Amino acid sequence: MNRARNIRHRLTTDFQLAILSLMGAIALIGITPFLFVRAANGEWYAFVVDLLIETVILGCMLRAWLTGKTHGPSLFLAYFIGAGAVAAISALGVAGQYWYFPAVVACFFLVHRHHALGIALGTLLVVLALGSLVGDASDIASFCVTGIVCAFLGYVFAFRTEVQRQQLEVLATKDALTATFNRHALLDELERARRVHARDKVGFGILVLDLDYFKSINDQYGHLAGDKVLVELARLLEKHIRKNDRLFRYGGEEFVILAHDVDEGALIAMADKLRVQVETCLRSPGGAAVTVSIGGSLLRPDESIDQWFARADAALYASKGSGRNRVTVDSAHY
Ligand SMILES: Nc1nc2c(ncn2[C@@H]2O[C@H](COP(=O)(O)OP(=O)(O)OP(=O)(O)O)[C@@H](O)[C@H]2O)c(=O)[nH]1
Repeated sequence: MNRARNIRHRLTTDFQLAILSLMGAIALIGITPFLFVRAANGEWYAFVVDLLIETVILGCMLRAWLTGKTHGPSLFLAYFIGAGAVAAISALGVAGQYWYFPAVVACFFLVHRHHALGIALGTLLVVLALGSLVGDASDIASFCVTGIVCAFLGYVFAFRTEVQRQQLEVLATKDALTATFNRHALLDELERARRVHARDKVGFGILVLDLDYFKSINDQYGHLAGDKVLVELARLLEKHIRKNDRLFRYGGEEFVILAHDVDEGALIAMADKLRVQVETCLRSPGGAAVTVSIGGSLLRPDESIDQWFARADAALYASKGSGRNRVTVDSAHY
């Protein structure tokens, strides 16, 4: 049951693995019947070519599943498919020429568009140079033109898909108001920090920051003025954190900073510097100082990210409870 769920999870979260698996399924279903036909007809050269193609595709798929790495198998398979198209055209003539088009499409699914275009045009040049294309001059010219159009359309489609993927990634990880990373991105980064901490013993800390009496700014000056204060807070925090640290908007008027390579003293110093910056620089629309309460915690080796975050959250509430405009880092009060 768990294994089935794990397979489904890997297929839905790893696009490249899903493509390699699809190729494997197509090879199994699409090529196996031909093996029997070739064997029955005694077409041993075509039999060996088909068997080789099927074995390599299934091998690449298996390697990706077993190692969890898809880049190498995908690249290898794309070049192999290019070479396979050359072999099919040389061996089968017109029937082989039809395979050029799905081969081009498969390459754009498997590898970066530059690589795929190179393989598509390279394959075409090789079969032209070998004189493998069948037909009169007009047939060969038609094949070349349709092949180039197919490769060009594949390139444009891959480019559009890449741009859309990047836009979706921004939408999925950035907060629309402040353009800082959002809560979804935070969970990923905390998990990554925990892995790096376990492997390299690097110290990680989180600071949870919550504006004080922010509701009164909204009530007095309106929601849009409140939004402006949030954006100014985000810019101020971004300006004063180190390059390797990350700022996230957790929700509402609550922000989180993930600090990289810190101990307790450094985390406290960082939090208090930010507290002072906010108190000194951030103003409500009426000109009054806006302050922030901060809670922090350092990642412990044996805890989950929920436990780590809960300790910082409890520290934040201790800061709020002790009068606001305060820093509390887990057990250490400042
Ligand atoms: N302008 C604006 N306000 C927001 C946004 N998200 C949450 N809020 C407001 O933030 C306020 C949070 O109020 P409270 O939780 O009472 O916190 P507070 O007034 O800062 O009080 P303390 O945290 O206890 O100091 C509420 O008025 C929310 O409506 C947002 O995106 N924009």
